[in-house]
Amino acid sequence: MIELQQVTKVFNPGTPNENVAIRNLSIAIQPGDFITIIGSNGAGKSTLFNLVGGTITPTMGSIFAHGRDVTREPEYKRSRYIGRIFQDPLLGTAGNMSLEHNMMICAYKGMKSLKVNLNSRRRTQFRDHLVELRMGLEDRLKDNVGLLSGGQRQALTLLMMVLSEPELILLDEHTAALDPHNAELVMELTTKFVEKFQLTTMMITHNMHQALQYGNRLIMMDAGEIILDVSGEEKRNLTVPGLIERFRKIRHQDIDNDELLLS
Ligand SMILES: Nc1ncnc2c1ncn2[C@@H]1O[C@H](COP(=O)(O)OP(=O)(O)OP(=O)(O)O)[C@@H](O)[C@H]1O
Repeated sequence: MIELQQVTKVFNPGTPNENVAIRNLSIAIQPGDFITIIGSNGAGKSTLFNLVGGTITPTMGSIFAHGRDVTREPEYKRSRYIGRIFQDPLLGTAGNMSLEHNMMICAYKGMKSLKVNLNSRRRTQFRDHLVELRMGLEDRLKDNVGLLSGGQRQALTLLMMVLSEPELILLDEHTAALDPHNAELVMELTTKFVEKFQLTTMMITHNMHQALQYGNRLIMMDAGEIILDVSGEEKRNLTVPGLIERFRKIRHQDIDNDELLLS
């Protein structure tokens, strides 16, 4: 379980550009949770991921992983148990390396050992895994990843992350840069892997329908705070107009974000 206790993040403290991006935020992420996260531009969603993933450290407050204080643990150590996918499909894989060499890197990570050889048994394993993507990539092991489409590349990133057996995956609008068809394919794969491997997941989206459709828990952020945290039955019964109304009641104002409202 990952837990944030009263975490605050202030950028440029003590300067005219001081910005409280996360404000006294507490959350316990339970094993098996699939949390969708929505909120207007600048609400603090990516900053929350940066704190959980160890990219930045809190100004105040603490972060725990299974009761261990990891507040100051650097990103490279946290990446052993936390996976992250970004909006940009180019970020998760090395474009100038072949599919099989990209997959070797994640094999090292998952096996936590340096004794991994690229032999025919391993190639067969890679092919078997790639078949699950249903994109024909199992026949392209020697192709450079830079030749793949954005959707294929994001699907490969997802597969590689899953194979490295993370305890928590952070999906930072990972379908937003794809065309609708590929976005749907990658979302299908995401839910398939989340269910198959019982992955604890946090997913940022600007699409309210997506936030309601997926996961067992929904968080709405605003001005660095979690203003709504619903799960189970309560989440299942929520609708987009219901979400907008909940925001209005909590903040006494309308949502001021076209992307959220039009999605
Ligand atoms: N490295 C940084 N230095 C200074 N300010 C930052 C930094 N990172 C984020 N911020 C500020 O923190 C606030 C929260 O930003 P964040 O990127 O977390 O929002 P977000 O909810 O992910 O927004 P979006 O939906 O637009 O991506 C914003 O005001 C942003 O300008």
